[in-house]
Amino acid sequence: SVDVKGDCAKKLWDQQKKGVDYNVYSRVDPEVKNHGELRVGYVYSKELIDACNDLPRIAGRAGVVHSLIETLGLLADVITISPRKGKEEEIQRFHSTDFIEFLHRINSVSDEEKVNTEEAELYGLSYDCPVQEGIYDCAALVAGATLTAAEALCEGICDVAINWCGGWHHAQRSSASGFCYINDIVLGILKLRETFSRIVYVDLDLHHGDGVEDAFSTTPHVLTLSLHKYSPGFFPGTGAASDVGLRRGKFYSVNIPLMDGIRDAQYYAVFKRVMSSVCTVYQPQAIVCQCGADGLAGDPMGAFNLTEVSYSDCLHHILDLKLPTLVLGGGGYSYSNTARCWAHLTAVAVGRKLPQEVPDHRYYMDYSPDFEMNIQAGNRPDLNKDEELMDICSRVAGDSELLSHLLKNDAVHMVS
Ligand SMILES: O=C(CCc1ccccc1NC(=O)c1cccc(C(F)(F)F)c1)NO
Ligand SMILES: [Zn+2]
Repeated sequence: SVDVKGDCAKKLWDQQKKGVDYNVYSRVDPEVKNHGELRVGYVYSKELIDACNDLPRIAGRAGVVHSLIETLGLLADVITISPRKGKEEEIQRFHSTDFIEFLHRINSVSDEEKVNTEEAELYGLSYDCPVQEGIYDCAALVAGATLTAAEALCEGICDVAINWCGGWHHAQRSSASGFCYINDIVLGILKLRETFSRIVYVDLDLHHGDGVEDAFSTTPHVLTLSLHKYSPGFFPGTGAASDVGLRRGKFYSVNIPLMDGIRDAQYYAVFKRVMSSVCTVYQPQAIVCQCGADGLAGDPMGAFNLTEVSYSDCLHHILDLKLPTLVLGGGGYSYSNTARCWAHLTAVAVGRKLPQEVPDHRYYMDYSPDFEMNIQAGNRPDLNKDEELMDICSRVAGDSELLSHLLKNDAVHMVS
């Protein structure tokens, strides 16, 4: 296929209009909103994909995602960056020594029986987070990939850095949770904090980004914003609208609890309203966005009714801020829908238009019966009420007023 770059897009497009058709999978349509030629770093290696392919519960997903992105020709528009492994002392910047030591120990155990159970329970290893051979090695690779992406942003190598193998937002300082073992997001944000003083973390996953919020709940230097399903008994159970952060971090944790069935238009309207007021007041210097795809229609989680459209609109909105942006994966249990969504988000970042049809490739059959690149919104009943959502938004906007009051009086904290 023709190696299409932004600059020759116009010529190619004109030729295509004249009927000269190149064998390109995706047409570069100048009308597609292009973020002025953002430099997009894409962190991956065969080793990273192979390691993530062995993760419990999402076995094989990393390969499906990367293969679709590669087949669509998107690697021609990114700067591919090979990840390093996270070093132990880096991982200790967040996680406790005893927890890391425990992960090391179970890393080499082959059969679970040898692991003493109450210790495993203490560290969150249970059904949700099975003891898995090589789990430390894999989690350290994933953390290293997110650190590599964050470093690329700090060094100005790229404007956007993507790691679809990252985004493990539940891991706590001394325990695994929601089968997240090492919190690569917290480590990535700590790396960005070496360069930036005010960072906004956005969590689009179906589940509340509790591990990241907890890590930064008492500091104003990281503002966490999470939109998630919030209902009795639904994991992790935190993230109520009243959860606004603690002490010096009060009002710097923002939570938007949602009900089942929410659809693209409403979801993006809420996101845009909250993100706009937060960013106007807080004036972030960098953005981290966790794009967990388990909110998509057709996900086995069976909760929200989103498609790639609302995820793309949210990322467009974030990229329009023209700030260094770290883009990460997360949940997503329909592999084909997760791959469709993250391929669209990669295309948004590089300003490419994607074809209607999934191109033929190794995992083509996973996309049956439609073999289309778009995700169909389901028709699950939407339990969200417009007035309730607008009420939450105005309350957050109200808190933003409070936040602006704090910022004025708290100049010491917000030294740029
Ligand atoms: O997606 C998550 C974690 C979901 C989780 C939390 C706690 C305990 C178990 C899980 N994972 C699942 O429920 C799960 C994992 C893989 C596949 C599925 C499926 F049933 F939806 F397919 C469900 N966080 O963003
Ligand atoms: Zn999730």
